[in-house]
Amino acid sequence: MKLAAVQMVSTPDVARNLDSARRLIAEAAAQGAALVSLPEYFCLMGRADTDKLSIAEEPGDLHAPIQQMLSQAAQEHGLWLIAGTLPLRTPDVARVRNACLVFAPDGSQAARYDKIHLFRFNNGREDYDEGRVLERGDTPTAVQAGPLRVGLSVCYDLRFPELYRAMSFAPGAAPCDLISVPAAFTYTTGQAHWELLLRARAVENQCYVIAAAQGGKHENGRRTWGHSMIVDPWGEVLAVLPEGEGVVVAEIDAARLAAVRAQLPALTHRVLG
Ligand SMILES: O=C(O)CCC(=O)C(=O)O
Repeated sequence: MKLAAVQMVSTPDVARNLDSARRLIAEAAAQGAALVSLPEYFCLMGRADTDKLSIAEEPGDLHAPIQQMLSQAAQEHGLWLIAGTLPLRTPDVARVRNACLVFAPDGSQAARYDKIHLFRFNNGREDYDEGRVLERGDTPTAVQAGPLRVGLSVCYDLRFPELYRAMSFAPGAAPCDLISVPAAFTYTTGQAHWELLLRARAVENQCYVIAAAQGGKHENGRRTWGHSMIVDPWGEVLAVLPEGEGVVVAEIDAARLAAVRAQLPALTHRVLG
């Protein structure tokens, strides 16, 4: 099964971003991808944090412009679509959920995961605090996408290994075959930690990782790290795109996954959780 991670340099213009996403999904489909991931905030990298509030959609509204585009694209190309993130309304009008929706090849919504860990960073030059406009989610979520069990996470979640353990080892759960990490990592923190963390999550969970990122200079002055990548269960980077818009594609090999887990059965050696 082929996977594709879409890299974008999203703008404050939602319509323009939706056009780019549509085009890049089509490009991934043309390369044979059966599962495609968009990056975090694919639909908007606004000028102010509060821009997210004005474009937030009602959960489950397939006629709202962003969700409609996603559902149609999944259906048109007959693929699984991990839709990066989009802002969804909550009862608190001053905040939104940063939600990752998954669409099935028939265009239906198959899963929703709301980002649990909200990013905060201040090194004296850059200042981020997602808690200003986001309400955090509270439910680790995995979805069955065809033959793959896919664990859902978003950006800063990548720094919290217990989230991935919860997806795979909660009562009744099964180990994920693939972990998805749509992101908009900052240039500064991405340069230092992005690849290291993605490969660590792949190795410790013995699964594939797909990480679709924002990558470039945005109109709000923010610079994102990019380096969208697909990593295999041995921690090897199969495909990477350093910067700019585009698509990275790699094949998931079920035999490779089984071989890594059989040769080094670390997942069955857990003692503490
Ligand atoms: O964890 C990081 O370094 C970056 C996280 C981030 O940019 C985000 O969660 O939006």
